Amino acid sequence: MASPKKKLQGLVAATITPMTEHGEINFSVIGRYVDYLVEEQGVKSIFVNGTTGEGLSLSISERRQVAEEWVTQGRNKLDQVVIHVGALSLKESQELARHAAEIGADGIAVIAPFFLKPGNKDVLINFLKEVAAAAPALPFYYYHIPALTGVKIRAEELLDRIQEKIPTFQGLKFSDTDLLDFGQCVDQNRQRQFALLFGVDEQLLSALVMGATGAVGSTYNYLGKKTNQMLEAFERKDFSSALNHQFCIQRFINFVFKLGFGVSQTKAIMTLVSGIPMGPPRPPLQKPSREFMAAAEAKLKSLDFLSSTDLKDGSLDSWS
Ligand SMILES: CC(=O)N[C@@H]([C@@H](O)[C@H](O)[C@H](O)CO)[C@@H](O)CC(=O)C(=O)O
Repeated sequence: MASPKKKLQGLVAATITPMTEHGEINFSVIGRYVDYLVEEQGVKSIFVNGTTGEGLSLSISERRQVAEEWVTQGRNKLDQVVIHVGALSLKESQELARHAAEIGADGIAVIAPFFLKPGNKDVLINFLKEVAAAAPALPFYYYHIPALTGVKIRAEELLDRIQEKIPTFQGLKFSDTDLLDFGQCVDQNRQRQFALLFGVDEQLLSALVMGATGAVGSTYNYLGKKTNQMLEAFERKDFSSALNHQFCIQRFINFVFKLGFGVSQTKAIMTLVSGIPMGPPRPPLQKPSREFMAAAEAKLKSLDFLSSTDLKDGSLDSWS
């Protein structure tokens, strides 16, 4: 049984996997990245090797090394390091789960297998249960992201008496816009024993109203400070300020959505804002264009998410 330790809450950055220009993992910047998250963005928990971390584009050996580096660099600095260990192969997923336990991660998360898919909730739960059993001392989170996995089983169905089947089950990362489904997860969780983490950054305020206990997302890498201001306003019931913060975040996300936004763009924006080189994405993803970068940079500046003095080696001048 997982120790009933600290609950995963607040903002959790879905970390990027930094790469060199040759597409190898750039472990050398992870220590600096941890400091940046904690000191500049006020974000103290991370979700490693997920969508933003290109976890499913990495080899198993790379995933193990990345997980290890984050745990090592985050020691005594981060509150929680959760490792995504989902894979198409149950055996690989179990191997990664065991490894996460060995290196001292704080939790594991798993997405639904997305090629040969589970046909119903019981089949999905059985798969998750087998992975969770490989790390019986680690809190387990289900990573619900139906738009990417194509597995449309509703999260609220899955939650129903799940701890009877997966004793280490500790919560959900809900990356979907279906607030009816999310609301029903909260409604079923009246004892508040689970962490219900929302994963659509541009809609977080609505999910907070609905009862989200925290959030996992890509934009907390570089908009963590702003989003924390929204959380603080929400906590003190200053809904008007909270809404202003959310609208400001939406203005940026809506702007980049129109230009085409995904993991590649996240890597580039983070490079720009933090000054830490995140490198290119792994194929088939492609580096965003110079035009995208110029437009994103101007927007970040106009919304006060970036000042000219912030631009270090992330500057557009070094963009090729
Ligand atoms: C589809 C996707 O990548 N969603 C992001 C969001 O943070 C997303 O980038 C943001 O809401 C902007 O749309 C996260 O839910 C993904 C995530 O947390 C992860 O990388 O594991």
